[in-house]
Amino acid sequence: MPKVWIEKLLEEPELYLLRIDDDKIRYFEATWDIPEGITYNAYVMKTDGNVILFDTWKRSYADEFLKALSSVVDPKDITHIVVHHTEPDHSGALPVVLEANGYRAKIIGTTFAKRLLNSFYGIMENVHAIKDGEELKIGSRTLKFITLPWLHWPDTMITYVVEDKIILGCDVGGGYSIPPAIDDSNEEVVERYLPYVTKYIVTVIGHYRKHIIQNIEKIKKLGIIDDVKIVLPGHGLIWRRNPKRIFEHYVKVGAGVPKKGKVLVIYDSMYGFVERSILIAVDELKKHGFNPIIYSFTDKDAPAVSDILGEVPDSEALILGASTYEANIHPRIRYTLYEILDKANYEKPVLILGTFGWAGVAGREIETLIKKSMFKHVSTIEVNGRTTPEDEMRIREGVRKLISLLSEP
Ligand SMILES: Cc1cc2nc3c(=O)[nH]c(=O)nc-3n(C[C@H](O)[C@H](O)[C@H](O)COP(=O)(O)O)c2cc1C
Repeated sequence: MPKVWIEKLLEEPELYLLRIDDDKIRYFEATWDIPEGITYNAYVMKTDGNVILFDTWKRSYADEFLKALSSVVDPKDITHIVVHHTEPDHSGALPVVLEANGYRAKIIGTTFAKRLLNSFYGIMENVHAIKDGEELKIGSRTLKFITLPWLHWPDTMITYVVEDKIILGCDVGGGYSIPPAIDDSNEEVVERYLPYVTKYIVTVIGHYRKHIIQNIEKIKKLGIIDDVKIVLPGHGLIWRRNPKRIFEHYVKVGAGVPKKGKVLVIYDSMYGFVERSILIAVDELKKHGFNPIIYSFTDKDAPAVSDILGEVPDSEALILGASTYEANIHPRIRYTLYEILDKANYEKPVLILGTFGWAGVAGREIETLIKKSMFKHVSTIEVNGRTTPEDEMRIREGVRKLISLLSEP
């Protein structure tokens, strides 16, 4: 049974975290391998006789949610439900909560959320669609709602509790995995968690990457990031030791700030021919002090594409190796590349190493796709079967050309 956390975060206003650790999930959005799991976080705030619920959990945990919720408040007493984002990992338990509440609570969300609540659950009554920047005084607290479209859906908004400088972000500020703590007070926990935040950002929000920077800039201009004391996301750790850090991390991933010397090497190799070219490239990289991070698809290994995507933002450059397979790119690299171009399309140099038997296609096809993307094409080196000494020279030269575009490690 997934672990449930019910934690009192503040005395005034009375504020609770309701978190469930989903260690049963394997594929987030039925796509992204997350053996590390994920948490769903909801929050309850009591202020002068009003009770505000911020988001819920996934529908499969609706019973557990109602039980956790009932331990801090009688659901009938909930006066307001804020829906930051209607994706069902946060809104799935809403129908059950509304039933227990007797449909008394006012539901607050964006105009888009209002539309989706109707499509997903047939919820139409008592829904207030906020305007961007609208403030609502509930009890002694002022809730300011700020729309952040496409971070992650068009319906997305955050709440800023003006008096206490709290941001309730839902997907904004979230990450994968099940941290062994509720907040960022332990640096080791944070260090272990941040790569899962990167993986989450790329796989979940990467398609809308430009909106990450734009939207964070928007709330920065409102002065909210400079002032914030606590960030309460819908997944993962709460930020209250260093609340700005999670936004700095989001901006870093959005901008693709590289780690010096990191080169991401991805290849398939059915019988070892591509691998020979790759090993030469890796040797040349290491000779120049670079740090290759290698993911290979072979007859023994098939890494998770979600993990590969999480490695792209802080890489300085990429090397892609692929064999020609039925006059196309090998299927594993074809899919991986498709997802990289969709979710992690950054202005980084790419060297392509293709291998073929009778008519090379993989290298050429990858080159066409790379040239249409934001990545910078460096060279395509095609090898026919075994890697000859001449091929080796071309590969080493290609790597040196790639390196010449990067800063010294
Ligand atoms: C199932 C299969 C399909 C292939 N299709 C092509 C092809 O369409 N054109 C081609 O030139 N070579 C083709 N090849 C040959 C490989 O591209 C070539 O042997 C390459 O060097 C394999 O490298 P690898 O063993 O590292 O995967 C195919 C090989 C296999 C096993």
